[in-house]
Amino acid sequence: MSAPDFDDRMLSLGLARVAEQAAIASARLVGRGDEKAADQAAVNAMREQLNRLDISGVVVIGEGERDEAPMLFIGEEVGTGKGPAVDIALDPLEGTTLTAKDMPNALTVIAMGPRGSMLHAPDVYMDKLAIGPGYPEGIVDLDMPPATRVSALATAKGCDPSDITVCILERPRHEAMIAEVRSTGAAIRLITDGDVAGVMHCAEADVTGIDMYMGQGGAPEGVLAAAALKCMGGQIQGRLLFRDDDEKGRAEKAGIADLDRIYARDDMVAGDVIFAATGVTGGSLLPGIKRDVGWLTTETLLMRSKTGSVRRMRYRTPVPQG
Ligand SMILES: O=P(O)(O)OC[C@H]1O[C@](O)(COP(=O)(O)O)[C@@H](O)[C@@H]1O
Ligand SMILES: [Mn+2]
Repeated sequence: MSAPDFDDRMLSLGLARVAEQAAIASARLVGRGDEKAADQAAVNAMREQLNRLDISGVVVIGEGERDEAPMLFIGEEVGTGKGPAVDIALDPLEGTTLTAKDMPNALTVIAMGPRGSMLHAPDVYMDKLAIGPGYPEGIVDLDMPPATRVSALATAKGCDPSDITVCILERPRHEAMIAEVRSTGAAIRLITDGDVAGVMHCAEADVTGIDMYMGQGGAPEGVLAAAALKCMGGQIQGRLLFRDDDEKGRAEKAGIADLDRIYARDDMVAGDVIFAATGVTGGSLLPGIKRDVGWLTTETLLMRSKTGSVRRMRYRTPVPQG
């Protein structure tokens, strides 16, 4: 008997539970100053839940290479093995530092698609540029200087550059970019971590106030953000960045031939995917985990690119014992 097809509708609720349980597991570690413990709790929970799903899953975006990551490493097989062949991209806790410090926008994130649907990005940096839905394809481009990106978006939006807000990770490597964007009159929302949320913010500009995301962050987070925008609408471009030969070697091992290529959203996520993210700390897209005596409440964003459907699921459960 051949393996069943990727039934995104049926699998999506299972995926939401995976994101939900990872958040529940990290709940007691929010604001406790221990990033590693928070991350480990989310990893363990995500793996346990994934292994309950009737899928033949392979982790293509995960916690790192097998020798460095004990669990959910790239290439690890997950699921019962009884279902469709799927690729999984995950970041069990996107914003470990945000969680440890109880700062906004920490999420548990996971995406799933048929085998071969997602770019096998190595764990290197990626230069990213994203905007929300409703603009013609390619109106902004990674090859444009930052100021030109702002003016191009302002023209397309029919506003002044000073009406644009750009989200950027606050890092010394972005100082020149920040200065150039400021020179256009645009506002910048600086974030300390969490660029998956940063990119997703562009897709709900009316709620978040962010029109564009740019800058260098993790390549795995770039693919996850592309999966989110494939569901929400919006454009993202990414180019892998290599600091040394070891990183280039990792890309070659992952099957990447052209190291300078600019990937558009659908180059990173070629097939239809489902995407789930649960809020760990409160943010502009999702509320964080709420603790009540004996109870926890989470909210999960669950999306399918095939239909463009977006669900927000509230889950209330007794605090797990032990
Ligand atoms: O901190 P760096 O090295 O600039 O890396 C940026 C990356 O780290 C993060 O801020 C946090 O990621 P993790 O919490 O998963 O480690 C990402 O959102 C971002 O892509
Ligand atoms: Mn991350």
